Amino acid sequence: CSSKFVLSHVHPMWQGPLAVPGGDRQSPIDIVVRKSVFDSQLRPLVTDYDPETCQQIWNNGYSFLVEYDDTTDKSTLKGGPLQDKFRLCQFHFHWGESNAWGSEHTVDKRLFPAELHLVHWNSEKYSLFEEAVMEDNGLAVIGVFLKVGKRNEGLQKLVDALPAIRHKDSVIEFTKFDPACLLPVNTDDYWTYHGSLTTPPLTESVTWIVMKQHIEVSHDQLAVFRSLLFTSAEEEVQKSMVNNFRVQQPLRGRTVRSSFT
Ligand SMILES: NS(=O)(=O)c1ccco1
Ligand SMILES: [Zn+2]
Repeated sequence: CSSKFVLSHVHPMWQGPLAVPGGDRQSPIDIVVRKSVFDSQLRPLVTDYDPETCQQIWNNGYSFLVEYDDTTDKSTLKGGPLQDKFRLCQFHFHWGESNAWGSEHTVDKRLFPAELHLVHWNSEKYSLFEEAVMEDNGLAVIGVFLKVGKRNEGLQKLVDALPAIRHKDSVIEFTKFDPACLLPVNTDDYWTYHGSLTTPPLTESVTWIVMKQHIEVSHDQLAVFRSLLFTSAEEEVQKSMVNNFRVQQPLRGRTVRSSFT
């Protein structure tokens, strides 16, 4: 997928109150559990990912992205809060320099060491990711919290590829990876709200689906994430890729719905 254009500039200086369209549905947010509203209309998520559509993994100078061929409806997401079918474009993570923080969303202010984002776009209404990214029902992003614990066998293939993309703009072929292996056992319990991308262009086009159940990864696997660099091979000073998360944004009266009581 062409998520390249998305991260125009890398420096996290954009974290500030960048002038974004409207600016009243920005992400990430703190999910206040007791203020979320149970909605019985929310259905189970239906993911149908084809590992054959996995194409490459690259360091975009802010995170690492695993990109999928999204020219056909082969890896899709539907159900949940969604009315349409969405195509998987890429997945990536956000993490901290320590296990004490790193996630973008929080639950009752609780931080997790990292957060996985699976980025999909509405292929029923739009023909390209670039188009969908500008529309208010254009994108659906699944957020999964990571906790430090058991080694995650599904993640290891990805971890083993990271040293080859240590520097910004490095890319290698990466195939036959099924992102379903990174989803928690229970995908029926989630929170959902209308928000934005958490990196430029920060457009307010995202239906967020944040899983209640986390996945576990080992301390050593997370340490490999931190061995990546923000900087390209040419740059003199190398900066380790850590704390690549956006600060929490005002809720602005939005309601977070839950699929569970
Ligand atoms: N972090 S995220 O999933 O909101 C995203 C995807 C593309 C740009 O920002
Ligand atoms: Zn993200």
